[in-house]
Parts: sequence; structure tokens; C-alpha cells
Amino acid sequence: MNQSEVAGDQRTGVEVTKDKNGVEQVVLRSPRGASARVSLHGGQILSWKTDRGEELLFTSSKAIFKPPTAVRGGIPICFPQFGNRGSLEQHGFARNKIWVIDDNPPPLHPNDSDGKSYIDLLLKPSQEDLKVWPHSFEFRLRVSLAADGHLTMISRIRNVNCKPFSFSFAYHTYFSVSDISEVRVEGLETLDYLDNLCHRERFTEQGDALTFESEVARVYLNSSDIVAVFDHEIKRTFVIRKEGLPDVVVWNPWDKTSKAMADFGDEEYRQMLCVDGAVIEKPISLKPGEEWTGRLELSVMPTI
Ligand SMILES: O=P(O)(O)OC[C@H]1O[C@@H](O)[C@H](O)[C@@H](O)[C@@H]1O
Repeated sequence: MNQSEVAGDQRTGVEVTKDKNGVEQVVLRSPRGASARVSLHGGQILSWKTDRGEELLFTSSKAIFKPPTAVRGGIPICFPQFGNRGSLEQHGFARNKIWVIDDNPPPLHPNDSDGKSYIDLLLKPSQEDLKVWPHSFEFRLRVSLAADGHLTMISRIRNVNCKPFSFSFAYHTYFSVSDISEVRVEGLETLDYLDNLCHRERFTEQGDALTFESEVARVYLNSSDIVAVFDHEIKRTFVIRKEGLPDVVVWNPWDKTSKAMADFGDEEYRQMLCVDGAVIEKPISLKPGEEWTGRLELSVMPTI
């Protein structure tokens, strides 16, 4: 099945396949050879590759791909809860659900489509979801890959209920890095953060860029809309541009916590760093009929 059959149009660079568990996956390809793979399990990006075929996202060698388990790696979507800040399962239920391809989404700006390979996914609550979170919503996710390999995710969450609700959200992005001790994050200096390792106590980051020598699980508050992850060893920089996502999660489990995770290799913490565009400290509230948009654009470039 190709995109023409899915959406009834002539878009190229979009292919729908099935994995060995029968879950549909959408492969996006740019004309220059970059690619991305999105699973309908969780609406999760599983892979993002450069035009030279280099994988830019980390996925654990022990990841479990069978729904409803969340996949350890890629970009899981945390919704309607981040972490355990609420009564729902960790990071909310969206990442464990099977999404559908949305053939007829409400239009986005032409810049979000022109010259890009893209797919629109949709999640609506099941009867089971409504029992644990009694709010009717429509969550539309556009994933697009530009000719230059930039990957963009646009989430639109609409309240289709007759009463307000609020939620938190994160694009839980597992970047692939050469060696965590060679990584530096810029754009979070001087910000306040909540430290998940200290009962969410509030601290202020000092002036320097972030480097890593132990476990980190922080939510930086009210960051600017650009954050950069420098990988010195291979001279590669990830640039994260975000809109509607004031907070930034930074997570690396380091050695001890890694050993406690069944779907994560003991030494794999060296090859990954999660840096998420998120809304956590001040959840989004939507009145009936209102919609929220959160946008994340990822690009990669050689470090100069
Ligand atoms: O193991 P999960 O549910 O995918 O979450 C991964 C991690 O996500 C981080 O953001 C949290 O701070 C950690 O506490 C958590 O372990």
C-alpha cells in the first residue's frame, strides 16, 4: 500500500509497511535520501536517518516492539501526562495506543506540506481510555521530512468534549550520541529546573552549558525556542526548534538506573541523551472546542 492508496493523492516519498507484529509503519523519504520511520504504535518516530544513512535517533537493542509496551527509543509521545505527575500510567497512554492514518486532516499552513514527505496520524480515546481519563479529544500528529532532512512534528490536540480538560505533553526524543561524556547541551543555561532525582525540587542552572557525568532527570522551565546538542567526538550538532513547548526535559539514566531497566542495555546510556520539547510545569487547559498546537523541528549539522 502506498500513500496514493492511503490518502487518494499523488504524494511521493511515503510508503506504508507492516512490522513483524503486524503494526503499520510509515516510511518517509526525502528526494535527497534522508528518511524517517513512524509507527502507528504510539504515533512514535522510530528512526530518522541522514541522506548518508546515519541513524540519528537511539533505540535500545533490548527495545520491545510489541504493543502495548512503549518502545525504548525513537520519539515516544507523552500525553496526557508526563512521568508520574498524575494518576495515569507513566507518561500517559498515547505512546501505547495504536493510532490511525488521518486521510483528511484539517489543513495546515502550505509551508508544512510543500516540498515535504509527510503523514498525518490521529488518536481518539477508546472506551477504555475514557474510563481512566474521561475527556474526549482528537490528537492529530503531522510528521514531515523536508528535502534537506529536517524532521518536523506538529501535534494538534482538540477538546471535543463539553467540559474543559488539561494535560501535559512531551516529545520524548532519544538522540543518538557517540559518547555521552563528549556531549554538551546549550540553550538551558541560567534556567530554573525541577530535578526528578530530588523530589522535583527547583534549582537554577549555573552559567555553563550542560555536560554529563552522572544520572540526569530534569525539567528545564521556560526555555528559549532553540536548544542545541553538540556531539564533540563526531562533530555533529542537533538543533531543536520548538513552538508551544516551554519546557525541556533532559534525561540520561547513567549506569545504575540503566541496569534496573529490562528494555535497556547496561552500557547503552553512553549512546543516548533524551532532550524533549515539552509542556509540564503549567499544563495546557482546553475549553470545549479549543485546540492546542505544539511543534518541534529537528535538524542536524556538522559542528563548526
Ligand atoms: O521508562 P519510561 O517510562 O519510558 O521513562 C523514561 C524516563 O523518562 C524521563 O523523562 C524520566 O525523568 C525518567 O524518570 C523516566 O525513567
